[in-house]
Amino acid sequence: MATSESCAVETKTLPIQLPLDFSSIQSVPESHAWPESNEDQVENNGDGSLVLPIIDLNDPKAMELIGYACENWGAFQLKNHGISKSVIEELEVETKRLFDLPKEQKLKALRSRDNPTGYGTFWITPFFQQRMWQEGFTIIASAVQDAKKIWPNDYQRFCDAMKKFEDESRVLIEKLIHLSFKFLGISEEEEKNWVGPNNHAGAIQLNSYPICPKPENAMGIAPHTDTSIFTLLHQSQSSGLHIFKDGSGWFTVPLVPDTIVINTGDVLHMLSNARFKSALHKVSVNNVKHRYSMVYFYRPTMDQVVSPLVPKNNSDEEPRFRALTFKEYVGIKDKYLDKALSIVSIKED
Ligand SMILES: C=C1C[C@]23C[C@@]1(O)CC[C@H]2[C@@]12CCC[C@@](C)(C(=O)O1)[C@H]2[C@@H]3C(=O)O
Ligand SMILES: O=C(O)CCC(=O)C(=O)O
Ligand SMILES: [Fe+2]
Repeated sequence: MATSESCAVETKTLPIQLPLDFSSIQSVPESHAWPESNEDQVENNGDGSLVLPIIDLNDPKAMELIGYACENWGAFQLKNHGISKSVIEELEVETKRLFDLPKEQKLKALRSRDNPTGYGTFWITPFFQQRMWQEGFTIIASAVQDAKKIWPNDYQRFCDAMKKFEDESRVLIEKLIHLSFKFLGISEEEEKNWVGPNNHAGAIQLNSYPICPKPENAMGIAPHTDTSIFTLLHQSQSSGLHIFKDGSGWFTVPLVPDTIVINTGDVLHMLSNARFKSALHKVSVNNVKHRYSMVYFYRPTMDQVVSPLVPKNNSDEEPRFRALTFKEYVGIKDKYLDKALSIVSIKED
C-alpha cells in the first residue's frame, strides 16, 4: 500500500465508528476529507492500450487467460460467469432496500469489535486517520440474525436473496479455483483441500457509497488487498473501483454489462508462491449517482494451513511464505494490515 494517499497506522486503537448520516449531509466533514486522495488517480487506460482483461468463461483458452490475468493484474472481468440475472437483480433490490432505510433502523444491526457481522464501517477503518464515504453490511454464514434485528417480520426475502447470491458465487469461484490451480500445476488431489463445504468459509459484503458533494476530497474505500482466495464483485449503478497495476498505476474498472469482477486475494497469492498478485484496489465516489457493490469473499476455514503449493511441483523454486493457519494470518492482518504479507514472507539472505 505504498501510495501517497495511504495513511495506515499500525494498530487498531480507535473505538468502533458509526457511518455518517448520509441522508442529511451537504458537505464533506473534516473527518472524511482526504486532501490528496485523488492526486494519483490517473486513467492509465485512457488510450485503450492497456485494459483490465475481460474473459469469457466459455473461451477454450479460459484457463490460460485467467492465469495470465491473475499473474499480471490480480483481477479481471468475467463474461458467461453463470450467475443468473435474476439473482443479481434480487441482490440489487434487497441491497438498496437495506441501505435506503433510516439510519436508526440500520443501527439496530450495528457491528461490534466482537461481532464482525451486520451494519457499519469497513473493518479496515481504524487503520486510517480519515474516514471513508461508505456504509456497509457484512454477512458471514447466515444473514438471518442481523436481518431479523432490522426487519423482525420481513427478513426472509433479504436472506433468500443473499443465500442465492452466495450459492451461485461459490459454484463459480470453485470453477475458477479449478482453472487457476490447473494453470499453476497444482494437482486435483491438492485442489480437494481448498473446495467443498468443509474447506471454505464465505462472506458477503454489501457496500453503499452515497453521492458525495466533493468527491475529489473523499474516499470510498482506501487501497487494500482482500484476505480471500478469490473475491467476486458486482458494481451497481456506477463504476468507481480502481485496480493498481505494478509499473502502470491505477486503472478504473468500467461497468461492462453482464460481467462481474474477480480479484485474487492474499491467500491465493501465498498458495501460488507469489506468482499471482493480491490485487491492490480502492474505490472513488462521485457526485452524480449513488454507487453500490455486492461482494463475495471465498476464504479458507480458520484451521486450514496456508503455504505455497507450487514448489511441491517444482523443486527449483523456494517457498516464499512460511506455513501458517488462516486464523494466524487473519490475526496478523488484523494487527498489521498491508504489512501482513511481508511479515509472513521468508526473507532471502
Ligand atoms: C470476511 C471478511 C473479509 C473482510 C473482513 C471480513 O471479516 C468482513 C468484511 C471484509 C472486508 C470488506 C472490505 C475490505 C476488507 C479488507 C474489510 O475491511 O472488510 C475486507 C476484509 C478482508 O478481506 O480481510
Ligand atoms: O465497492 C467496491 O467496488 C470494492 C469493495 C471492496 O473492495 C471490498 O468490499 O473489499
Ligand atoms: Fe476489497
